[in-house]
Amino acid sequence: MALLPVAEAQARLFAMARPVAAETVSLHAAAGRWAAADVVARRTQPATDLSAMDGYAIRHADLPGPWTVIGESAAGRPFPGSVGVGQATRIFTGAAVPAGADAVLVQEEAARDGDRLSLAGEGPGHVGRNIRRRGLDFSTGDRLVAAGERLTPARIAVAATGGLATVPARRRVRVAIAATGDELVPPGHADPTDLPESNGVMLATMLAGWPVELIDLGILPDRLDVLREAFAGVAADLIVTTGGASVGDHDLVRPALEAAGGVIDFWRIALRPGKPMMAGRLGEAMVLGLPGNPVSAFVTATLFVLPLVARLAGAAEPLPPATRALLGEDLPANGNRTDYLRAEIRDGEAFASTIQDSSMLLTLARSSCLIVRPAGAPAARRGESAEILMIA
Ligand SMILES: Nc1nc2c(c(=O)[nH]1)N[C@H]1C(S)=C(S)[C@@H](COP(=O)(O)OP(=O)(O)OC[C@H]3O[C@@H](n4cnc5c(N)ncnc54)[C@H](O)[C@@H]3O)O[C@H]1N2
Ligand code: MOO
Repeated sequence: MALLPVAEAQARLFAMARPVAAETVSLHAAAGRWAAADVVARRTQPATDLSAMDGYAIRHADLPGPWTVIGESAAGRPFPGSVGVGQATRIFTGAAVPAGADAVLVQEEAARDGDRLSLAGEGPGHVGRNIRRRGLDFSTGDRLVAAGERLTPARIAVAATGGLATVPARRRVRVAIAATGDELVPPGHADPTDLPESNGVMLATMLAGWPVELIDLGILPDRLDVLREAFAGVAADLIVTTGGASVGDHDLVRPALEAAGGVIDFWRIALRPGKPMMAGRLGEAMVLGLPGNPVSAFVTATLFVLPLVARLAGAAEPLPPATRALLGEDLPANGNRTDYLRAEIRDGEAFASTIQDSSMLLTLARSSCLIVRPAGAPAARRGESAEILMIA
């Protein structure tokens, strides 16, 4: 199989992925999920003209005053009457503008003596000044969140303001994570001969805040029968493995998936690090076999696992938006795989780490972005703009 370009591999995954079922969830439970249908306003906001400031509701034509104060309008306690010629009401931020009034005089520009109100500044410059008109934000029937958009805190808040207590969302995606390798021991071991397993916790924490139900398959040994049983026995929407993806005698993820009745869709991507990534299906589940090298696992998780989970969770646009930065140094021409360089941003410029070995977690841990060097890119000069992926 030839190396598949990154964008093609992503497109194939998205084409295979069917979003999980929709359900109705409370606003609190909607955090991090994607909308399964449009969220439509059940009310108009503001529902009536409201004051944007603390001051006095007046008729603009009465400027420069003076006025007689005839009452008060507070948020939740509107003035019941109407404001006539030469009259004003006290008014507070968020309170309904009484009938007859058409501007608000801020209290810093007013002088008050009992019922007598006079101008002590410039006053509102035009009709409607300091008033938020009915429907300024949205009206009944407006679409507040589109199907396939993420239910961010601001979108959940706008749904609440729109009169909703629940929203249509996709259920949580069941993601099974397995590390493979006879050399691995659980985190916490410091024996010189042990290699603490780190990919599992890295993947799990990359998905923190995502609408997922994690199924931790732990560390699996390099044994075909054990891997096959583990694959066959899991009820997941997505199975993610790390390690055993390459061509060595103990790289058994692909044969184990096939032995369990699964199919390989593609294997090996034109990227560095992460070339040996594998994608397939097993029954209803999609399967991503990530390379074991920790940085390769991180990069492939960034490029494929997170976007695929987003797609399964109902995202219309599962890829993170493209970001750019200026290069802080010259970079050599790139080979035939898209390169994702671990890099730091300093003073708005991106600097790649000098060593880009895919085993080096500390280098990754100190990086804040990946500089994307497309396959076949010519040498780049300091000051040129480059695509980056923020990772911290
Ligand atoms: N002859 C070839 N050898 C390799 C090729 C190749 O094309 N031909 N590709 C290389 C590339 S590129 C990568 S990436 C690695 C990926 O190999 P595997 O996915 O089979 O990974 P492993 O061999 O299982 O492990 C690689 C490395 O990472 C450590 N590891 C594995 N899992 C974990 C974990 N959960 N936590 C921490 N560290 C882990 C493992 O001990 C190895 O050191 O293959 C190259 N070889
Ligand atoms: O593609 Mo491998 O991930 O270079 O180390």
